[in-house]
Amino acid sequence: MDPRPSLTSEAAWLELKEYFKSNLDNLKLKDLFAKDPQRFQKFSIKIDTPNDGDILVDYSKNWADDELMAKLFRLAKERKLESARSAMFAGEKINFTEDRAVLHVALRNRSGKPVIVNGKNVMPDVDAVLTHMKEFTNSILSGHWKGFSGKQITDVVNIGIGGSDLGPLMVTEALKSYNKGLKMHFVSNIDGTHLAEVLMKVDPSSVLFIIASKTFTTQETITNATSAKKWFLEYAKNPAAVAKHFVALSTNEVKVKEFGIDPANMFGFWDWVGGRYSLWSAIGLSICLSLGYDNFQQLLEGAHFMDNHFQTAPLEKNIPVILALLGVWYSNMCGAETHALLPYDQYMHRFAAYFQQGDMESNGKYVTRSGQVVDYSTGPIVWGEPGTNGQHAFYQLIHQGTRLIPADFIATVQSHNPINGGIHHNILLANFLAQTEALMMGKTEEVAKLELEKSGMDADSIKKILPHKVFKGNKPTNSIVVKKMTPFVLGALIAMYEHKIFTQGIIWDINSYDQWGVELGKQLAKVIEPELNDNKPVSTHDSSTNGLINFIKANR
Ligand SMILES: O=P(O)(O)OC[C@H]1O[C@@](O)(CO)[C@@H](O)[C@@H]1O
Repeated sequence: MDPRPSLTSEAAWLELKEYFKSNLDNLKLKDLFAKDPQRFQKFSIKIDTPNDGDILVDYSKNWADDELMAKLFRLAKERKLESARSAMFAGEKINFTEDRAVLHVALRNRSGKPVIVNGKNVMPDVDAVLTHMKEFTNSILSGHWKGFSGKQITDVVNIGIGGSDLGPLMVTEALKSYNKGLKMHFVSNIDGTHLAEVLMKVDPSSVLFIIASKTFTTQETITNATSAKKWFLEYAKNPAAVAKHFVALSTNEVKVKEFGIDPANMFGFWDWVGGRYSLWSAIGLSICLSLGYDNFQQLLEGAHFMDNHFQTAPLEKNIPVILALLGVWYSNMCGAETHALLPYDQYMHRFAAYFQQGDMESNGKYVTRSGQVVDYSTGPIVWGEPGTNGQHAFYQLIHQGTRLIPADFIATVQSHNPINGGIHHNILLANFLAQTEALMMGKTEEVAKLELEKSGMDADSIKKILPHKVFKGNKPTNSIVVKKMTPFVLGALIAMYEHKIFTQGIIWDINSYDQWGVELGKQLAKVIEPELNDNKPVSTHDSSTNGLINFIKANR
């Protein structure tokens, strides 16, 4: 992609800065709604899916008017977003520090069109892996695949970390209603507790271990996999039994073989699939085993549906682009440091965690594509918990704290568990709706005072408590509502955020697809690890690290 001028020298950026200074007071949410009864209609987008209902994105509760949106769209154009988008979909090596294309979109490409990488159409390979995943999944779910003692598989343990764990875990949890019967377990942490707790729950004769690692060199994963294999062989005894209970998901066949997994039990993928964008690839095998292949295919279809929307919708009606630009507005002009993802759906309890890696490992960068240190903020801190739990944990800060916290509220019209006549879902939705209204409207001193007087509180007590009962309001939120969290819809939502992250990376002119920042800690851990093998005091580090190491040594 051609080099860009510094973001802060762009005309649209300067206009936005000026607009912030001179117009922010005119962007009070209550005033914006009072001025335009059609505001919801103008600042929301509804896209209709083929079989899964509408996806509604209501961005009307944002500090934005037509003029601001026009400036944001101008910024996107000045940053050449559309040509950058074409470059990604065309397989250009936009991940230039690793000389790789970025083609997670190819993994869910249902168009029948070729995708060329290094002069070769990759789709036949993509389809071959999908066929292998389908056949394997059907063999396991049908009971045809037997373990070393002749039992069928009852439990699956996915051993992986980061993108080799978070996506499969989040999706299998979010779509638990579609589970076909296998018990799913996920081990990621090197902390022995993680593997030990799972091994207590599974039977070596009916467990399948999936070793998920793009590089097949990640220390946590290989250590966990080695310990799992050791545990397994204590029961199975015969090394030939490994072939029935271990499969590998990786780009690295040499390392897979070295570990002792038959390449016939390997599901491959490619270096143009980023770890945090890999759930659509062989890394999604645990998703297939949990939901069945047809539902995994629906997940791919949903993502492809959103890919088409992102590629074809005009910027002004493009959901990922709008979410991205509003995020730039809050991060770069309004001073927001974080972005909250608040799904009102207990099954989505790992959704924010997934996008902690997805967003923060992509856009947590401080050097531009041309190697300059940025003079503006880049990726936000992404966080969140399901509603209504968050309301009893951190909403105090969102409502009455001192920080600007843009938040995406996500809800489904229909629950997978409409228990007790649907009363639970009604209460959940009422809270979902009330929270964004409350964040926008706040509560004035007059209203709070009236309420306190009506409660019979005496004047002195009211005087004391009144300031604490006022809500400033004017807190911006997006509301995303879908008919039901189906595999298709979830796939579309994940892709929506992937393209939001892409768009912000282009605006900030950073490489969203490498992750050199994770290397230094690993490097230094390799130095310290052997120092922990004896009790001799160390003095080779700073006094804090020496002190900590020696305390640990002295207290073993
Ligand atoms: O899939 P693998 O190669 O084992 O990498 C696991 C994770 O480790 C990283 O931190 C990179 O080292 C993430 O980017 C990645 O998803």
